[in-house]
Amino acid sequence: MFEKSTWIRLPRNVVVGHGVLDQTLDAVDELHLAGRPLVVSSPTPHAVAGERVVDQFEDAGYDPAEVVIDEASFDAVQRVIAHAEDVDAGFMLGVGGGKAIDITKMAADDLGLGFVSVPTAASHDGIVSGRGSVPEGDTRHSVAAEPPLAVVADTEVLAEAPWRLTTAGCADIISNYTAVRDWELAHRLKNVPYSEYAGALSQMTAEMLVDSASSIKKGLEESSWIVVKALVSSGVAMSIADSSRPASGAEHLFSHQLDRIAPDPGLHGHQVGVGAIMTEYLHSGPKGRWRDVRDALGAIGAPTTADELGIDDETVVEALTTAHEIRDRYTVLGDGMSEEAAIEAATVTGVV
Ligand SMILES: NC(=O)c1ccc[n+]([C@@H]2O[C@H](COP(=O)([O-])OP(=O)(O)OC[C@H]3O[C@@H](n4cnc5c(N)ncnc54)[C@H](O)[C@@H]3O)[C@@H](O)[C@H]2O)c1
Ligand SMILES: O=P(O)(O)OC[C@@H](O)CO
Ligand SMILES: [Zn+2]
Repeated sequence: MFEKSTWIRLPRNVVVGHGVLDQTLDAVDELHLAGRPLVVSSPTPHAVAGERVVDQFEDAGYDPAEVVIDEASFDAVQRVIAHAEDVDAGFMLGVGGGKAIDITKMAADDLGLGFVSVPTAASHDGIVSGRGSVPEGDTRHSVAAEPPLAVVADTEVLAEAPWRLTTAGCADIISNYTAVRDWELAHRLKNVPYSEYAGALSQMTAEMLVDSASSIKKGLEESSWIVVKALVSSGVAMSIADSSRPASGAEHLFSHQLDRIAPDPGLHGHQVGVGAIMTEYLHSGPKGRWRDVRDALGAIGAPTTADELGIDDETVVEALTTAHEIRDRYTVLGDGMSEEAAIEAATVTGVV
C-alpha cells in the first residue's frame, strides 16, 4: 500500500519590485489576517523599513506594535513571544536580515500566528523558508518554523543596503552546489531522504545566478531583483524538502563553526561561499570544480580567501576540522578531517 504524504508550505503572495514596501498593507489585507500586527526587526532594518511598515498600518487604522531585537538566539525568540503576548498580537511581520526574519518565523510558529517576511537585504535564502537557524552552545539548530504567508521584497530597499550584503546572498546561493552534493552523498551512504525536485531546483538556482553574474553589479537595482528571485527559489527548494538540506551542507557547518569560534565572524553568505570552495575540493579533488566555485564567487565580488573574510588561517583550519560536530548532518566531512588534510584543502584552494 502507498502510504507516503507530504506538506509543502509556500507563501501565497510573493511581492517583489521597486517600491513594493508601500504595498505591504495590500499584501497583508489579501491574506485576511485579523488583529494587531507586530513588526519585529533589528535596529538598522527598523530605521530603514520597519518604521515605514508601522506607519502604513497606523494610517490604515490598525494599531501596530513593534519590537526591536539585536541577536539571533532562543532568548530573543522568547522575548518576541512575550512581547507578542503582552500586546495581544494577531500576526507578525519580520523586517530585516536573516536573523530578524528567523526570530520572527520561530516566534510566530510558537504562537500559531501568521507571519509575513519583509527582507531589507538580499543576504540570505531564509526569506521564504520554513526553517529557523539558531546557535545554542556547541551546536546550531535548524528548527521547523512558520513559513511566511507573504513576502514583500522591495528592490529599492535591497539595492540601498550595503553591497556586501548582496554579494553574501549570491554566495549563499552559490553554496547550493556543494549542499546538493552533500545531500546526494548522505542519501547514498546513509539513506537520508532525498528529493529530486528540491535538489534540482536548488542546483538550477545556483546555475542561473552564476549565468547572470555579469548583470550583478553594485549600484544596479536589477542586481537585487536577480538575487532576491534566486533567494526565493532556494527557499522554495527548502520548503519542498521540508529541510535546509538543499541549501546547507558541509560549507554551512564550516560557517556555523566560524560563527562560534572566530573572534569577528564574517557575513553568513561570505563564510559559506569560502566553505564551498574547500568542500567542492573535498568532493571532486584537485582537478575538480572548486575553481569554478571560486571564480563564480570572485565574479560577483564575494570573498574567496580567509584574508578577505577577515579570519585568520588557524581559525579556518580549526573550523574545518571541527565543523562535523556542529550537528547531526552527514556530509563530505564524514566523521571529521585531520588537521593535515584540512591544511592541505585550505592551501591547495588558496583559501589560506
Ligand atoms: N532560515 C533559513 O533558512 C536561513 C537561510 C539563510 C540564512 N539564515 C540565517 O540568516 C542569518 C544571516 O543573514 P544576514 O546575513 O542577513 O544576517 P543579519 O540578519 O545579521 O544581517 C546582517 C547585517 O545587515 C544589516 N542590514 C540588514 N538590512 C540592512 C539594510 N537595508 N541596510 C543596512 N544594513 C542592513 C543588519 O542590521 C545586520 O547588521 C544567519 O543567522 C543564518 O543562519 C537562515
Ligand atoms: O540549516 P542551516 O544550516 O542553518 O542552513 C539554512 C540556510 O543558511 C541555508 O542557506
Ligand atoms: Zn545559508
